[in-house]
Amino acid sequence: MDSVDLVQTVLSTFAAMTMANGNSTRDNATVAQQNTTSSPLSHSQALPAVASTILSMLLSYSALRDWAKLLIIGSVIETCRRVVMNGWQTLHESVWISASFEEDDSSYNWILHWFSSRPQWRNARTVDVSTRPFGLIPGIRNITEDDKGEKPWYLPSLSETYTVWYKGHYVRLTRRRQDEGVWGGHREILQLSILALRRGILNELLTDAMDAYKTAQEHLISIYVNEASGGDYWRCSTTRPKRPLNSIILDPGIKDLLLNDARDFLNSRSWYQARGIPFRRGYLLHGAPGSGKTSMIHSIAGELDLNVYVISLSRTDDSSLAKLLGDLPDRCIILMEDIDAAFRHGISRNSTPDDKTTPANASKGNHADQSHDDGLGTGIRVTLSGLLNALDGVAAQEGRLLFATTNFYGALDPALSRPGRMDLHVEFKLASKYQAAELFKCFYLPEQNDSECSPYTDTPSNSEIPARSDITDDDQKRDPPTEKTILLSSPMSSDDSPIISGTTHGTRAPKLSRQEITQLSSRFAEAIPERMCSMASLQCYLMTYKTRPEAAVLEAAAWVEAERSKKRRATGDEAVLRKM
Ligand SMILES: Nc1ncnc2c1ncn2[C@@H]1O[C@H](COP(=O)(O)OP(=O)(O)OP(=O)(O)O)[C@@H](O)[C@H]1O
Repeated sequence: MDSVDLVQTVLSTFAAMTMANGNSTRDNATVAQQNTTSSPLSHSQALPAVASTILSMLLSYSALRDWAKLLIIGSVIETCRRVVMNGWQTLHESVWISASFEEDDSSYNWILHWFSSRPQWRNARTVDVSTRPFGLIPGIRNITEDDKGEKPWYLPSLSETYTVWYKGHYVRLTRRRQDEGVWGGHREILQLSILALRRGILNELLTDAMDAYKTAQEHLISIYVNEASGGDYWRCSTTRPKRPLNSIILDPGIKDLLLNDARDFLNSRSWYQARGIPFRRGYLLHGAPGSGKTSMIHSIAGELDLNVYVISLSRTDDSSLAKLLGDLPDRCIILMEDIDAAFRHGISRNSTPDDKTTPANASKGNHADQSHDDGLGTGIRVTLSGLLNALDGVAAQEGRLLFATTNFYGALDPALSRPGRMDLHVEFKLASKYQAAELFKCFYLPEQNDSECSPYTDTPSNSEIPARSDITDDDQKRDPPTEKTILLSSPMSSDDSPIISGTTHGTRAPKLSRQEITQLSSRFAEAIPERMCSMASLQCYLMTYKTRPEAAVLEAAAWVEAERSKKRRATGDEAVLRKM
């Protein structure tokens, strides 16, 4: 059939259909009669006839016949493909158990840490190398046991799928990077697949991984920081050894007050719930720089087995802050350092007494500064109200301990420091004589379980503590700088840029008994005026005498004098600045 025939056939068929339709509008009886005689097609017969005509016409057109065949074959193939895919998917799901772990979640660390202990990983031939700190994950394998400088770490490569065995099951692990859409960031994901019929194997693996991680972390705390790139989330920036509480030296009672309060709070969830009080507690540690506020917080974290989440307000804004605080784990410490600086334009640690940054002046300017609570000029996008809402809004996590530190107590907005937000305010003062003596002992007494490396013995020495004039000679005899001498700055020299020879850790110190050290510590405390210098500066001073306790005592008075004149000079400079 050529195309002309085809057109004619279509036209005649169309005419027949039109006739059939037109007839239906006439009077039924007449039409029925007429139709019986004049048209071979009744209305009901016309349509199938037309359809079959069209169909036979189409099928007689060879190209269309081929298309129809292709269509049918394609549909069959696609249907088969889908059936096979669904079958494969079902089979896959019934034999593979899959789980993924996001970088900002603790479980990511558990799995990476667990994976690092697999023997198959040790022989992996494709790895990524990084010097970035991975918290506890450095267990992932370092190439050197040496503790010096930057360490390169091996990590599972982003382009590789690793296979390991776990309890007789084949396990695949892939570390991949997921783009965070229009914001341009990315986030790492660990994809774990276990070949197993029993679903419980995933629970077992997770429990093992978590336990192994926690055991490894027993003597460590993890420090998390908020990340702004690729969405706001917490990233484990480092892990560090727990700081023993006895290495923090405060006046009697302060450590116990803080630790007992925090411990009591953590054990009182039901008490809070029964009374409808939000299960949150805030601590404000204020006082002199270098008096041990941050160290105390880390130490409490270690004692209570809590991780520390450090909020950097410059890296977030109101809505992200609320999300970050909502994302916190159930039990943790949130740390906001120098909280006064966050909401005050131009505040700095080096401010002069004339600006609003000193305690006295800051309190005066407190309300005026509210206009700066948008952080203008400080790079901080969090507003004071945003912070307050995030701290105790509905989305805020329960069970957390908030620690805020400030050097300028008076500069804080009362709304921020009011009970309910900061329940316990503790002042950290400059060093007392008691603290000076204890710090001295802490420096020179032998460590409890470290008799081998300890430079001292507890066995009573026959030698009396040398008289003041004898100490220098004796000291020099006992304490020759046996290893390389390093240069440390010290206020002891007479010129303006003092330099003193210190000694390295490797140097052996003189053997003094506990009693001798105690006596030296009393003499040291006598030389240090009450509340004149910070514990940090005392620590810095003693560091230059780490193996020379007698010299530290002897030269303390001169050091104090040098510190005084430094302060006087600083005050003089400030006075000059004020006049300008
Ligand atoms: N009370 C203390 N006991 C033991 N060490 C202390 C004490 N105070 C300060 N130090 C030592 O001084 C250094 C600084 O301490 P830390 O950072 O805790 O002080 P801070 O009060 O938080 O200071 P800032 O207010 O400037 O942040 C640390 O190395 C710490 O070991």
